[in-house]
Amino acid sequence: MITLQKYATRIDLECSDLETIYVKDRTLTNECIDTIVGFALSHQLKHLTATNPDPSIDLQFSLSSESLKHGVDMLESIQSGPKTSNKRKSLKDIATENEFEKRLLADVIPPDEIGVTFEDIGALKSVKETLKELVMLPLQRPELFSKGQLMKPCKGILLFGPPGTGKTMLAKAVATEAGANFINISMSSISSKWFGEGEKYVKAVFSLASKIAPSVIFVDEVDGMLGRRENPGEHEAMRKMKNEFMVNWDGLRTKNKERVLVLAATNRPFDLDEAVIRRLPRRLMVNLPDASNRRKIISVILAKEDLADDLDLEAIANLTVGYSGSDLKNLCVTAAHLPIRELLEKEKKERALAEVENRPLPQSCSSNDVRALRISDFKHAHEQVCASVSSDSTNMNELVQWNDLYGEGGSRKTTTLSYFM
Ligand SMILES: Nc1ncnc2c1ncn2[C@@H]1O[C@H](COP(=O)(O)OP(=O)(O)OP(=O)(O)O)[C@@H](O)[C@H]1O
Repeated sequence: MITLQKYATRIDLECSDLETIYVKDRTLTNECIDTIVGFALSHQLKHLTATNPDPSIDLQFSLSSESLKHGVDMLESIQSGPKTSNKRKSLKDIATENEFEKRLLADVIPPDEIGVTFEDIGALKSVKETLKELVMLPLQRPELFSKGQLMKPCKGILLFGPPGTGKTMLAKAVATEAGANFINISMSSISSKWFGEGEKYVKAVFSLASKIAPSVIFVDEVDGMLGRRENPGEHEAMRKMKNEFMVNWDGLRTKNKERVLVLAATNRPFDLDEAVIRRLPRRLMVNLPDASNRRKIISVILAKEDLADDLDLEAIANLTVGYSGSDLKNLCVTAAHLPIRELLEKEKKERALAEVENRPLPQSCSSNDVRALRISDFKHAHEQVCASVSSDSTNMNELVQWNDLYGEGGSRKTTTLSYFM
């Protein structure tokens, strides 16, 4: 409860109120308290402005128990998610006559099978926080956004940045944590599995997503699918597919209750059609990590590995300037091979010696015999795995410029409000 004191300097908050309201045996992290107080404040402000036509007159108020209770309810509804709100249908229960939906259904990943949570993603703190704030509540409590025309949940978020920085992981974590089904679509899957049927496929993606809501439609390499319309030589079928996508996407905005979110990712946001950019009002840059963030990512990647006591993660972080999360993963995998290779070589030598000396062959080693990872393994791996993106490449410069224009805080950003578009 002591952490609540930080608010006491800014607002007159009765800490004891919260203690009596909140279920005591639950852990109250700083994040939970922020959520409670945030919702309580907006609840109270709404009440205050309703009763006081000029809110600038008196903004000195203490948070009422009622507002705090509202904050706690909101936190609990976010934490309990769809279990207490609308129950998610099991994918097996989805009845569909549509041949395309049936084919698609096989590729849908239910939230409990996605296997990625925000905890699995190192660093990217602010992107994770923004995503939580933007996505969780609208997907889980759409009824709160159904009143009036202004409060519509955000229906499109763009994750952009260099390759291998965790965009796909973030999209999966969003779906997992919001208890949403995950539908992954990309131009490559359309070309290989749905060739010539793009338009019908897109239509089925949206109709199925609505049936199995809450759902996240993840459009990987969105520039390939929804790139600039004026592309010379663009195939007629491609143009029709894009139009179908836009029409169905717009349909989501009018049917807010269906809890469908389009999450798009690209390394080339500057190739996107303006109409697509407009439909993605929140655009989050997922950049290459700096040294301290590389350390965080390495620590997540190595969380379940056997490490030497003196292994210095900071030293690895300093060794890997310009590495993406994916490069760091490759480095760690390569490093983890070295103790196994070492063991196999030792085994081979012992067997050869036993044969020469006409002794019975020694038993094969087990995983228990594999030694812990040392800094030398990472130094060796570093010689084999290098950064896949150059931080001063043209693409990187273009990404930074695009972020300045269209990203969060950019001069051509279409909205500043968090949940809404
Ligand atoms: N922040 C991170 N924390 C932990 N692992 C990461 C992180 N970023 C990337 N990785 C590792 O890199 C792999 C590739 O990441 P991911 O596919 O999410 O990147 P991406 O940005 O979508 O790449 P691309 O633009 O090439 O599609 C992940 O499976 C994971 O192993």
